Amino acid sequence: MGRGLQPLPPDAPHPRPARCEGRRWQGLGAHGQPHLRPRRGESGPGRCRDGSHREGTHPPQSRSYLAMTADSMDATVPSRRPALGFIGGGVMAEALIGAVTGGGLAAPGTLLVGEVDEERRRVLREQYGVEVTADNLAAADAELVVLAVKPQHLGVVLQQLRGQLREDTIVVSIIAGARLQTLCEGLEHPLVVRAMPNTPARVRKAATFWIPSAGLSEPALVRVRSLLGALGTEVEVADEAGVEMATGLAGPMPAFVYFLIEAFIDAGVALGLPRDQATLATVESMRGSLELLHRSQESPAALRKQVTSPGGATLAGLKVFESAGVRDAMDAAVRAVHARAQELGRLPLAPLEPGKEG
Ligand SMILES: NC(=O)C1=CN([C@@H]2O[C@H](COP(=O)(O)OP(=O)(O)OC[C@H]3O[C@@H](n4cnc5c(N)ncnc54)[C@H](O)[C@@H]3O)[C@@H](O)[C@H]2O)C=CC1
Ligand SMILES: O=C(O)[C@@H]1CCC=N1
Repeated sequence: MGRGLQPLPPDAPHPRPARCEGRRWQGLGAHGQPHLRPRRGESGPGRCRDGSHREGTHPPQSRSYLAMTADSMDATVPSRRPALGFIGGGVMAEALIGAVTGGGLAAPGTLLVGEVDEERRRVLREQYGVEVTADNLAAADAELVVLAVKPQHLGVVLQQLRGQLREDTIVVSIIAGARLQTLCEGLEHPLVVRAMPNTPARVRKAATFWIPSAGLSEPALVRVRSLLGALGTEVEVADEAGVEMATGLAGPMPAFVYFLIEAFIDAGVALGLPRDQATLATVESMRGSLELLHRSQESPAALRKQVTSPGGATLAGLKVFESAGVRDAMDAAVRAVHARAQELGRLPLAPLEPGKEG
C-alpha cells in the first residue's frame, strides 16, 4: 500500500447525492505497489451483469478536490503500479489526460499510456509529462485502465489483455458501441465501465454518460466518478441503452455544433461580412446564447420565442429551417450516429487485415 493516497475501505459509506459538487477527490487508487502482473488466469473470469440500479447526474467537480500528496506525486518510479493507464493515446485519451493532469487530480508521472504510434507517444510524453509505452500490458497494469482505441482495434486489444488484468483493476471503456458484455467476456474481467464522454473533456466540460458492470464495489464506483467528474459533468445511467443513446447525441455533439458554426460563418461571409467578423458574430452569439440558457432557467423554446417577434425578421429565418426540414434532419442525424455506433459494436473482434479498417 502506498503512503500517499489511500483507497476507501471496502465498507466505507458511499455518499450518493444527486449532485457531487465539492466531493473530495478520492484519488485513482493506491500507489507504490510493486509492478507485478498476475499470471494468466489468476484474476479469472467473473460474472458480467449490467449494473442497473444507479442513476444520477453529477456536475463538474470543483478544482478544490486536490488530495494528491507529496508521496503520491513521486509515482514516476517505473517499478510503481501506475494509477491510470490508457490503451490508445489518440484524441480522446489526450483530452482525458489533459483534464486529469491539468485539473491537478493526478500527477502526470502516475499515468502510463499504451500507444502503438511512436510519434503519438513522443507528443504525449513531451506535452503532458506522462509515461508512455508500446506495451499495452504494462499500461493495463494500472489501477484504473481506460480503453481508448477505435472500435476497429478493440479485437486486438481484447486479445492482448484477455485474462491478464489484475483482479482489482477497473477498466473504463470509452469505445463507441462496445458493449459491457463484450468487454467483460473479451477481457475475462468483471470490473468494467462503459462510458461515452466527448471532446470538451479537453476543457473539463464534457458530458459523460456511463454505466458500470455489476461487479464494481462502491469504493470502485467512487473512483470512477472521480475520474469522469474530472472531465466535466458525468451522468450514471440505469440502463446500457442510455449510454447508447448518449452516443448518438452527446458523443457527436461537438461535431454537430462545429458544423453549424462553420455553416453560419460561411453564410455571414456570403452576406458580405469579413470572415473574422462573421466568426465573431457566430461564435460569440452562440456562446452568449448558451450562457443565457444556462443561467436563466428558461426553456430553449421560451428563449427562442423572445427573439422571434411576430411578423419579424427572425421568424423569416426560422421558417426557412422548418420548411427545409432541419428538425427532421437533426433527428435523422442523431439516429444515424446511434445506429452506426451499434453497428461498430457488432464488428467481428478478430484483428482486421491491413486496409480493411472500415
Ligand atoms: N473522438 C471523439 O469525439 C470521441 C471518441 N470516442 C471513442 O474513443 C475512442 C478513441 O477515439 P479517438 O481518440 O477519437 O481515436 P484516435 O484514433 O485519435 O485514437 C486512437 C489511438 O489508438 C492508437 N491505437 C490503435 N491501435 C492500438 C493498439 N492496439 N494499442 C494501443 N494503441 C492503439 C492509435 O494509434 C491512436 O493514437 C473510439 O473508440 C471512439 O469511439 C468516444 C467519445 C468521443
Ligand atoms: O465518431 C465516433 O466514432 C465517435 C463516437 C462519438 C463521437 N465520436
